[in-house]
Amino acid sequence: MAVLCLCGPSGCGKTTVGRAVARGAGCDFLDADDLHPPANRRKMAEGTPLADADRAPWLRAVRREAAARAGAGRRVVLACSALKASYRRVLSGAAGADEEAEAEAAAGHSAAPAAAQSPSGGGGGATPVDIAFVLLNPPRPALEARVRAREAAGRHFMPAALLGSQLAALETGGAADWLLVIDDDRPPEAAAAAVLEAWLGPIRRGS
Ligand SMILES: Nc1ncnc2c1ncn2[C@@H]1O[C@H](COP(=O)(O)OP(=O)(O)O)[C@@H](O)[C@H]1O
Ligand SMILES: O=C(O)[C@H](O)[C@@H](O)[C@H](O)[C@H](O)COP(=O)(O)O
Repeated sequence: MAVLCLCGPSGCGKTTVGRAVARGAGCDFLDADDLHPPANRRKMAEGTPLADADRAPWLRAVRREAAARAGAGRRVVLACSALKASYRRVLSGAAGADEEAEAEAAAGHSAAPAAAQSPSGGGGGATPVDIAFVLLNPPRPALEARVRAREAAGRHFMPAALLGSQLAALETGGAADWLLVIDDDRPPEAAAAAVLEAWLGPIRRGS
């Protein structure tokens, strides 16, 4: 898979583990948080969870960026919450154009201008992406401690109070949905090693 997406709720370690995996793989790291439009960031900072309609154009932009890099022959580690199965379908390009256009319309955007603004192109239809998903889903007390510490240190725009809504939105699906699920509280280096092995171990061993 060209793109490995680390998914999960706020504080699960997408950025920390993702950076370490990208270092180990010697590849790009893309943080979907960097592609949130200012309105989404404002909304979260004010303590309001994003709705599907807020996330739709953002997910499309994330997919276009990942697809552009993969299309240029680069491997990418992507950190993106992608809490619902439908969001993961958008990222993989499996969501139909109709489903996307509907979500765009609900968000008050049209698919065409959103695509035209993108340096990576892409239209109302989806560019398929060669992508695998990993779920980081540590126990809630660990998540709470991490997001509270991050908030207290003023290091992030996402308030700890939104964790409940993140967990409510999370669709963990079944084993077939994931290359790997890590649902314990192991240290980031151990998580990164397991992810790297699941992603590139077989390729590196030629198996
Ligand atoms: N596996 C882990 N064990 C302990 N702390 C972690 C772990 N992963 C991340 N952290 C810490 O938790 C906080 C949130 O991690 P971060 O990577 O920003 O999560 P996310 O990107 O999923 O919101 C950071 O302060 C980070 O240092
Ligand atoms: O879909 C969403 O609600 C957001 O993408 C959210 O899941 C994400 O967590 C925030 O952007 C905060 O960033 P962190 O995930 O880094 O806490």
